[in-house]
Amino acid sequence: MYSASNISFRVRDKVILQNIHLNIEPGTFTAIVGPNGAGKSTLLKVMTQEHTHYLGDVTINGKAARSFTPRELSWVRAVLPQITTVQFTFSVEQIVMLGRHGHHSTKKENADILEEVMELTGIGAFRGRNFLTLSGGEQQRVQLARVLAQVWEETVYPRYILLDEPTSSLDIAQQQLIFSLAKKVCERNIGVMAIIHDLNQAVQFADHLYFLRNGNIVASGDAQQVFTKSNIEETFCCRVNVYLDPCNNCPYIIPERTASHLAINK
Ligand SMILES: Nc1ncnc2c1ncn2[C@@H]1O[C@H](COP(=O)(O)OP(=O)(O)OP(=O)(O)O)[C@@H](O)[C@H]1O
Repeated sequence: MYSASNISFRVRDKVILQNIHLNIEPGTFTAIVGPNGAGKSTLLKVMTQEHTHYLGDVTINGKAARSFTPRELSWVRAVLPQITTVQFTFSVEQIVMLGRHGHHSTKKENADILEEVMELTGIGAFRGRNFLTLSGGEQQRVQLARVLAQVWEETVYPRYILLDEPTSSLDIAQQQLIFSLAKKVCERNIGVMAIIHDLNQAVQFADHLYFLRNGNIVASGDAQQVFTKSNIEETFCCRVNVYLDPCNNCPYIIPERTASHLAINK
C-alpha cells in the first residue's frame, strides 16, 4: 500500500494541506477530486517526494518514502505530471525507454517491456516518429507508455502510478482511452492514483475517491458512499443533480445552469 498519514504542508505561513490521510491499494484505482486550488497537485507532489518539507508520513509498501533513494523510488512509483515538456528531438521509442532509466534490466528485457507497453497504449505505429510531431492525445499516450515502462516488471512488491490530470486538453475518446488503460494496468498489481477534474469520469473508473477542499479531505470512500449531491455541492460550491447511468450502473452528475451555486457555502 502507498499511504499518506497525517500529512500537513505549508509554504511560508500558507497552509496548503492539513492532516491528510490517504491510501492507494495495489490493484485499485484511486481518484482525487476537488476544486481548483484545493491542494491536489501539492498532495501528489508530497506523495511522490517532489516536496519533502511536509509533516507526517508517506510510506510505500510499509517503508518510509523518505528513506528511498531516487533510484529506488523510480522502481516502485512512476509519475505523469500535468505538463511534460520535451525540448529536444526524441523519437517515440526513446521517450518510452526513458522509463527504463535506472533499472538493471538487460537489453532484451527492456526491449520486451517496450513492445508490451507500446502495444497496450497503441503507439507502435509511430514508434520512430519525432515525439514533437504527434498530436496532444498521441503524446499523452506515449507519456503514459513511458510511465508504464517504469513500473511494468512483475515484482514481489506492488508498484504505483500517479497521474496529475492526465487527460486535460484531450477529446472525450482519448480521455476514456487513457483512463481505461490506467484501469487495465491495475490488473498487474499496480495501484493507480489520478487527479481528475471530470467527476463523471472519476466515478466511472475509480474504486475509491477522495474529495479534497481547502487542503482537507472532506469525503472519501467508494462511489456509492461519497458521490452524493451534498458532498459534491459542498466540495465544489456548485449545485448539481445526481442520476444513475443504467449502462455503466454508476452515478453521474449534471450541474445546474443557475448561478445559485454562488450562494453555497458562503
Ligand atoms: N510554492 C507555493 N507558494 C505559494 N502557494 C502555493 C505554492 N504551491 C501551491 N500553492 C498554493 O496552494 C494551493 C493549492 O495548489 P495546488 O496546485 O495543489 O491546487 P490544485 O488542487 O492542484 O489546483 P488545480 O485544480 O487548479 O490544479 C493554491 O492556492 C496554490 O496557489
